[in-house]
Amino acid sequence: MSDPILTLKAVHTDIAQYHILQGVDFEVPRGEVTMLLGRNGVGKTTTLKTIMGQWTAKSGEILYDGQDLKRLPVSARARAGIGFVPEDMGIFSDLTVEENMVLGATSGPLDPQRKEWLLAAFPALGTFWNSEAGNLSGGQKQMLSIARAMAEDRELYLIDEPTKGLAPAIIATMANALRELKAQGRSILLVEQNFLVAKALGDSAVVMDDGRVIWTGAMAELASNKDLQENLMGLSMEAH
Ligand SMILES: Nc1ncnc2c1ncn2[C@@H]1O[C@H](COP(=O)(O)OP(=O)(O)OP(=O)(O)O)[C@@H](O)[C@H]1O
Repeated sequence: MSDPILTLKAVHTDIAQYHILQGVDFEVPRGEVTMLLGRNGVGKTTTLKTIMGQWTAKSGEILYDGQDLKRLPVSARARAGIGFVPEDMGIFSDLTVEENMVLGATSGPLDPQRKEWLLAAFPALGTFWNSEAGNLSGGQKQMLSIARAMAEDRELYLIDEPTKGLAPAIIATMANALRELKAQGRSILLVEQNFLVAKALGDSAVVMDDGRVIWTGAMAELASNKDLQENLMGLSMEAH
């Protein structure tokens, strides 16, 4: 694979006394959508948080665009061009939708063209632009969380289960926005349990089990092979 945007080599992370990531290796090809898959509790969220520096890797390498991310403090990792959408969304309930969005644009005011694109992708955010984010529905908060990570153009987006608990129409809106990001040449590492979304968006897949990567390959190969899905994840993906 030539010139990946992100490379993890033998990454180990402890949480308290637990050895959670036990040598994680994979690459995220530039301009593609890479699905990070696996059963509950295998270390997907911990992997994203380790890349962002919210957990500290105790050994291994995390190379972003050729530079060693482990040398950068957490705030600098975002400024280096990585957008992160955490599973818990990280919305500020007392701030308005606009104020939350402005916080996502770390290098200055929200670019008007960017705002126009985001409001076209997520129209509900325009409707509630001046409302407190705490009043949004669960699905709207998820849209805000994603839109905030996109408030600025980033090279790489790490997104943790964006469609969890969402109604089908909102899932389609979310999937379209991610497809547009990819069309703009951006790279995405996506944790996603929804089979249809994973199949529709993923170029490649990385499957984890017990703190390690147990399979990497084309998403289409995994999506078409139920035996492989059962071997890797214990269930075929339709059953998730
Ligand atoms: N703050 C924490 N303290 C202790 N253990 C934790 C903490 N966060 C995660 N873990 C443990 O680390 C392991 C990996 O968790 P992680 O959230 O990375 O899994 P996951 O693959 O993202 O799971 P899911 O699909 O359920 O979100 C789990 O066993 C979890 O219990």
